[in-house]
Amino acid sequence: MDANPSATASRPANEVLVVQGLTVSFGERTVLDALDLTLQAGSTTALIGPSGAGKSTLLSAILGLLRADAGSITICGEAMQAGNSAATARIRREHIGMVFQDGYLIDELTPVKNIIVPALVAGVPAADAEERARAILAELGLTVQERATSSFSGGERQRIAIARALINSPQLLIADEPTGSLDPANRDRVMDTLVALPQQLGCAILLVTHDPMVAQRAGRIMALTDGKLAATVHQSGQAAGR
Ligand SMILES: Nc1ncnc2c1ncn2[C@@H]1O[C@H](COP(=O)(O)OP(=O)(O)OP(=O)(O)O)[C@@H](O)[C@H]1O
Repeated sequence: MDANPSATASRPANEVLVVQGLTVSFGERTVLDALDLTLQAGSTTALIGPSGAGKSTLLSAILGLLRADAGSITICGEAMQAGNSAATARIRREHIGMVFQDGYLIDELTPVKNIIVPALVAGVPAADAEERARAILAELGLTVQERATSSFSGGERQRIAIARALINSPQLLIADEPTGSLDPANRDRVMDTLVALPQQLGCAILLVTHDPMVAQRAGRIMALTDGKLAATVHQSGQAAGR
């Protein structure tokens, strides 16, 4: 017998997201056209493209919120099926963290109470979740007092939103215009925090942005046009790679 059991392993351990042949059409219009994308652990990828190119459509498909016409999405070795099934919800909960433009924090709660919400949903005891929330805030360099989240600055709030996205230790962090509502100083601070995470935590980041300054901070930039992704070239002249 020369069969090597390890050769049957289903995926390279460092592949967090594998999108293959993803096709999504709305009526006559094919928005995603046999699109491929692979994200490795420890990487940051910026997704750019003109308005209407299909960036949100791609994120929705990755999150299992939209049924594709063809293709497959695999997250940490698990097939993501669109729909409201318990399996889809579990994959999302266990593997994915989301950061949105406006944070979607609950103003009246303290940062720690905001951050622990996804952990409580996942069944983590409140005391354990709070301890972890404080540890993440410390890792992100944010000292927070026990006051309402509404009293924090935009940049601080966005870092609180990042902490909330990290509470369940996701392997895939999706950030949809995370700096869209921030001034340049806060934008840079939030990006400092985000781009450090793949090295600190081993996760992969997929970052959707219209801001070239933000995209430049990623290890690679993928442009979505005509339903396909293509690597663009960093200002330094280095190819961003696939
Ligand atoms: N449910 C839907 N039904 C019909 N058309 C849709 C639907 N969802 C999206 N579209 C269309 O698909 C195209 C891609 O939309 P999408 O929101 O993915 O673009 P985007 O790149 O995220 O744009 P933006 O940068 O403006 O957010 C657009 O033309 C949009 O109108």
